[in-house]
Amino acid sequence: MTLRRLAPFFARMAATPAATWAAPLRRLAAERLHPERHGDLPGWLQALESLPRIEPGEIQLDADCVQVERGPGVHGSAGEALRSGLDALHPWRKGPFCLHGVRIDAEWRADWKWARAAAAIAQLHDRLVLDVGGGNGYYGYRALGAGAALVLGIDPTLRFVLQFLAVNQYLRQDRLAVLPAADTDLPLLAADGPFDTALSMGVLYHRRDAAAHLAQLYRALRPGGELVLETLVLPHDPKSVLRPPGRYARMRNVHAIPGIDVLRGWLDGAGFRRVEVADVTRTTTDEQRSTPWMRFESLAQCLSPANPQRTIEGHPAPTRALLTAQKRGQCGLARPH
Ligand SMILES: Nc1ncnc2c1ncn2[C@@H]1O[C@H](C[S@+](CC[C@H]([NH3+])C(=O)[O-])CC(=O)[O-])[C@@H](O)[C@H]1O
Repeated sequence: MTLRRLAPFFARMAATPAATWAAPLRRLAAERLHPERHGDLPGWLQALESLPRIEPGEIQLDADCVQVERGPGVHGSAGEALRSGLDALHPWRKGPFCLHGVRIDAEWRADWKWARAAAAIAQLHDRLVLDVGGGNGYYGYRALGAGAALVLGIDPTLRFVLQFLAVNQYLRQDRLAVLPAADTDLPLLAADGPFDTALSMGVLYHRRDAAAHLAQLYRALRPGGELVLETLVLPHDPKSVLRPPGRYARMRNVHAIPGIDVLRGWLDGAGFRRVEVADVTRTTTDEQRSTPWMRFESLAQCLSPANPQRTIEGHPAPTRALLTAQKRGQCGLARPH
């Protein structure tokens, strides 16, 4: 049932240079979306199936709130079913989405990150894009809105895959999927991969082996393809690396936060060239916060009450850098002016 929703995407993918990836990813999706795979999966699948069928409306993927609306709006029991079905997939980390009158105001203003990225990255028109750790697909929709030909999102967190399937019931894109896979599940390629652009945003610090993550991304790209890397950095200490001994901003799985020079060195070491730092932004409690769609604690509760420049553990508060880099070989991609 669930896999049927992904069939149009796999058909599209089969007609791209990433065709050979389709069969292994389809098998993986079938395995991982099996209801016995995860204790919460049957409930999430039920929430997905409970979503009301609503006639297609006008879709806007290039808006900050990725949206679909029907003229008169959706009211009454369908509106209620929509809201409660989506709420059953709480917490919503990335958004906003505006679906038939329901605004999913997610924990993160992902539109802000997208605006920073879009200003820096090469034109996406007709590009084949890989979004590693793509969450519920918010950036994938924005990439389609910017003209991408097809976006393969992967994320090992099943709840986010289910969120994608839910929003896509209304946004109806068959050139985007978020599949249940990690970076380490990508085919180990002997030769160059097919992707023009690879996004890795908010993932590198979660990886124990940063070099292996960058090597995977390098392999997935075609010669001359572009990496868009967004990760936590040390803002005032370009040549150091923080390896938090315990938690970082209450997160258990933050392995390394490099200074900018160190990060550049990692990218050089992976073979990338033309490494550029496009943006460095301190994460604010306006960008990442609790909302009715993410009712747990958020950034404000992870900062030191005495000094918000520090995390609750005393580390530098989260600052994120966005870098672009190019795989060697052939010409690059056109950049915005
Ligand atoms: N090995 C892995 N391979 C792929 N994904 C992974 C892995 N491990 C964790 N993830 C996934 O990486 C994402 C990290 S969030 C960034 C989301 C989006 N990109 C963003 O830029 O907002 C962090 C943040 O909130 O910034 C989660 O969806 C994990 O499931």
